[in-house]
Amino acid sequence: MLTLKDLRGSSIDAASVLPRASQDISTTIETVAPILENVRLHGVSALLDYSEKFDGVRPPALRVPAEKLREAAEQLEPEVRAALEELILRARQVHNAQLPESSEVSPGPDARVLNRWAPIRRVGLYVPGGQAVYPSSVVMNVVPAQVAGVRSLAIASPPQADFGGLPHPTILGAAHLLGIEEVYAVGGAQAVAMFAYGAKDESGQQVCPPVSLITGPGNIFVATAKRAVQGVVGIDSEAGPTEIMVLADETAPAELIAADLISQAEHDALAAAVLVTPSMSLAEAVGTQVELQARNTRHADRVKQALSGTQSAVLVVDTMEQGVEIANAYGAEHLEVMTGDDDAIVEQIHNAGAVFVGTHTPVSLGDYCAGSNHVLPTGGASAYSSGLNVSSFLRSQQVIRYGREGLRAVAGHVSALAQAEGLPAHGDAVQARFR
Ligand SMILES: NC(=O)c1ccc[n+]([C@@H]2O[C@H](COP(=O)([O-])OP(=O)(O)OC[C@H]3O[C@@H](n4cnc5c(N)ncnc54)[C@H](O)[C@@H]3O)[C@@H](O)[C@H]2O)c1
Ligand SMILES: N[C@H](CO)Cc1c[nH]c[nH+]1
Ligand SMILES: [Zn+2]
Repeated sequence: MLTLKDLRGSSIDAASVLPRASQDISTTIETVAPILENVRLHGVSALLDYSEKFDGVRPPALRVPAEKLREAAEQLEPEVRAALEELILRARQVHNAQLPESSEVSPGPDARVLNRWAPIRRVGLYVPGGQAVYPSSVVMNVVPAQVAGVRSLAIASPPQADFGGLPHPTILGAAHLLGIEEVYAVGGAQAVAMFAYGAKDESGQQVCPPVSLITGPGNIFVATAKRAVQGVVGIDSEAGPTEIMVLADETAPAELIAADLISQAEHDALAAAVLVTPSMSLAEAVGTQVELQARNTRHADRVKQALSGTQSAVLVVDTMEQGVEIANAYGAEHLEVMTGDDDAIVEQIHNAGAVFVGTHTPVSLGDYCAGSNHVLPTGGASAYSSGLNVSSFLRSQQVIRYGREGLRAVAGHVSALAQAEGLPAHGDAVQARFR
């Protein structure tokens, strides 16, 4: 099912070896653009229409009533509640350590520049709920936002036909555990549009005010919509269809690698699962294990589609150095390293959403309970963006305070640079203070 590509002896171009669905949005944007425009123009009625069309149910109301959140938390299965509580605890510990310090610098006498961090005022958090439901993504979105000090947090998640058009109850329960009161029953590109433009009902009442930043994972339609609304609002990164790359040598256990590849293929037919190894015997053993294990998975069809898609493969390379080169060129959302010398390999990795080291650190640990964040860049975006973290919800601002003597000390320099740039009024504005 996983194609084995023997790259030994060839010069390797990772991009052409592994095409990525989410890099080409030329098809999905045709679907998404009219959705964004309709929601911008028609607000709540368009949102409800799209839910009916794409999720097969018309929510009773766009905003979920507060008592539904409370009831859902009360009805959480005890073991699910305990797991969520543990995840929240660990995620808070890890994210608290990310808070940056403000600092004041005096670049000269009578001169002060304060570097301060300001939380974004209002954010929209997307929680997927199409092919699977993601209460863990509620925690991954909310915890860093709360640690950053964001005051206004809204969640959107697709309405579920089986639950009367509300988002899945575990999502509502997780939101309540975290103290979130604003949850909307809407998914896909339409939810992204609602956050970007806000949504009014037919009487002109604002049901969802617009946000300044949209974060959270989602399928190709969500990722395309996030890319399209950038500029109207900020986004975290494109956290689209899941990717796992495993970089392993002959010391690694084939059975566990196969389990990890299948675990991420389970998300989406567009998920990418890749093994890179210099060991042909490991490559073959993983191929056999994948065949065996994939038969017994609950979502066998989706897994099979993901693993046999062009985005997934087993790549056999000449050396581990070449493997590292491919891993960096690809910049996987998740990179697992299982080799005889993991620390040395990890040192050489510079592009990856997150790195999972050793045989006891599977991606699914990070998905749920490592304390790290599972909202991670896909489609090669790890080369320039980060997984969701506290700074995703902060802006760096400088507050500048110079006194008369501080300004006098640099007034001549300002005038000289202003003249050099052909902008003399800039210099005049400084000199005017000393006439
Ligand atoms: N990168 C990350 O950090 C990360 C984390 C978790 C999950 N994920 C990914 O999130 C995704 C979750 O996907 P999902 O589908 O389960 O839930 P989702 O909530 O992302 O998408 C469901 C929505 O997609 C829309 N949709 C479905 N088919 C459509 C169509 N043909 N046209 C227009 N809109 C359509 C519907 O509005 C539906 O509500 C997966 O791809 C998974 O791999 C990524
Ligand atoms: N693997 C996903 C990130 O791509 C996160 C997740 C949530 N639930 C299960 N897995
Ligand atoms: Zn996962």
